[in-house]
This record gives sequence, structure tokens and C-alpha cells, in this order.
Amino acid sequence: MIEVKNLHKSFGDREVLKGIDATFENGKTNLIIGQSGSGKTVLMKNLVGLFDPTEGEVLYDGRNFVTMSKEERIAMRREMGMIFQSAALFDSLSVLENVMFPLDMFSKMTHRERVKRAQACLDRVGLIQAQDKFPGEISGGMQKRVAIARAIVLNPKYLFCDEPNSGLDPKTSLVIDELLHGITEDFNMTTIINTHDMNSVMGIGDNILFIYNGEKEWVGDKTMVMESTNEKLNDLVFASDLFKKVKAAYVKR
Ligand SMILES: Nc1ncnc2c1ncn2[C@@H]1O[C@H](COP(=O)(O)OP(=O)(O)OP(=O)(O)O)[C@@H](O)[C@H]1O
Repeated sequence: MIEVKNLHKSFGDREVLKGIDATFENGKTNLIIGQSGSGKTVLMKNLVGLFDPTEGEVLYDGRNFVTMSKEERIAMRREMGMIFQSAALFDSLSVLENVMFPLDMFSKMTHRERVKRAQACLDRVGLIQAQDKFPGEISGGMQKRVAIARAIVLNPKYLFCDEPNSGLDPKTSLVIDELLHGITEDFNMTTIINTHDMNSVMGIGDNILFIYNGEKEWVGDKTMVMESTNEKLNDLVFASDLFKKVKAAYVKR
């Protein structure tokens, strides 16, 4: 579980995060949603230590990340997996070598053990047959799955995904969502996903934090989204005509 308490982040005299309180639970896909510029990425960067908060606490299962020493933070980072908007694979390494990379860097496993572990992760994302291919030879959706395999290879407790579906078609996005949801449950990870994808909200929104202009506006799950009367939330989630009709039909039931 990750808890955020009274988190503030300013750049100069501009306050971007204005006292966020949130709880991200393990075994759940925790989504952060909000308009462009609302502060989602800044929040995630504060969680993983790419930014230091101006004020507030970030607790990883009770351990305050903000006040940790540099050494403790480095150790904590080993417990975190990250997936960025672009899959950020190494073009010159094969799919298997990409997934093995964190093990090569951080584990004391033998070569044979590293290959086995990386292959198990590739198997989990359904890509064992692509292990010898290079990133340039596989689709964007497959690249994302390789990035997921690489993110879980060190068996992290916490998984961070910034816009995992960006650039993917809706059907492939569903595959990625289901995969993230599945591995979160399988490994009881605390997964946090920044997303603009309203299909993800409705599909895998176990716990949703809606940020509006740097403040916590609403918290709930995918069922509560359907029932919510929060206008700002409805404006964001049901922005398209199609989603407006879905909501209207749901409310009429
Ligand atoms: N390093 C920085 N220095 C100054 N301002 C920053 C910095 N990083 C982000 N900001 C500002 O913080 C605000 C929130 O940005 P953030 O990237 O968190 O938005 P977001 O909700 O993730 O948006 P999007 O959905 O478009 O990615 C923006 O106004 C941005 O300009």
C-alpha cells in the first residue's frame, strides 16, 4: 500500500499539487485521472522520487520515502517497476535481452537463472515466441507488453505506469489493461496508472483518484463513476457523446 499525505509540490511560486491525500492499495489497479495539466505526472514523479515534494509524506507500507536517506531510496527503487509512455526499449537488444536487462544490472542470478526468469515474464505477457526479435520488428502493443515483462522481472511490490495505452488502438489497449490488472492481482502489487483512457476507467478502475487543478476532487471505483453526480468528474469521464448516452441510459435504469 502507498499512502500520500498532504502532498504539496510547487515550482517557483506556482503550486501544482495542493495538499493531496490518497491511498493506493495492493492487489488493485489504482488509477489517477484528470484533465491535461492537472498534476497527474507531477504526482507520480513525487511518488517515485523524480521530484521531491515541497511538503507532505509518501509512505510505502508505512516507510516514509520523503525522509529516507539516499541509500534507502536506492533500495526502495528496487521494489518499484516503471512503465513509461513510450515503451522505452533498447533497440539494439533483443526482446529477451531487454527483459533480462534489470536482472543483469541488479540481480546476482546466474545467466541461466536470468534467462529462465525473463522467459517466465515473457510467457506471462504472452510473448515467449517473440523473445529473439528486436523492438523494431514488433508492434507497439507488443512493445508495451515487453515493457510490462521488463517492469515485473525483479518482482516489484509497486508498479507505476504513465499512460500505458498512449498510441495504442482501443482493442490493444484492452489487452494491456487486462494484463496490468491480471499481474496486479497475481503478484498482489500496488499498481498506479496515470490515464486519459476512459475505457480503462470503466474496465480496470478498482480505485480511482480524480485530480482537478492540483487537488483531490473525487475518489471511488468504476461502479461509483457511473453513479456519481460530481459534475467535474462527469465532464471528464463522459465527455464524448457516446459516453454521455451510456451514462444517461445507466441513470435511467
Ligand atoms: N519541471 C517542471 N517545472 C515547472 N512546471 C512543471 C514541471 N513539470 C510539470 N510542471 C507543470 O505542472 C503542471 C501539471 O503537469 P503534469 O504533467 O503533472 O500534468 P498532467 O495532469 O500529467 O497532464 P497530461 O495529462 O497532459 O500529461 C503543468 O502546468 C506543468 O506545466
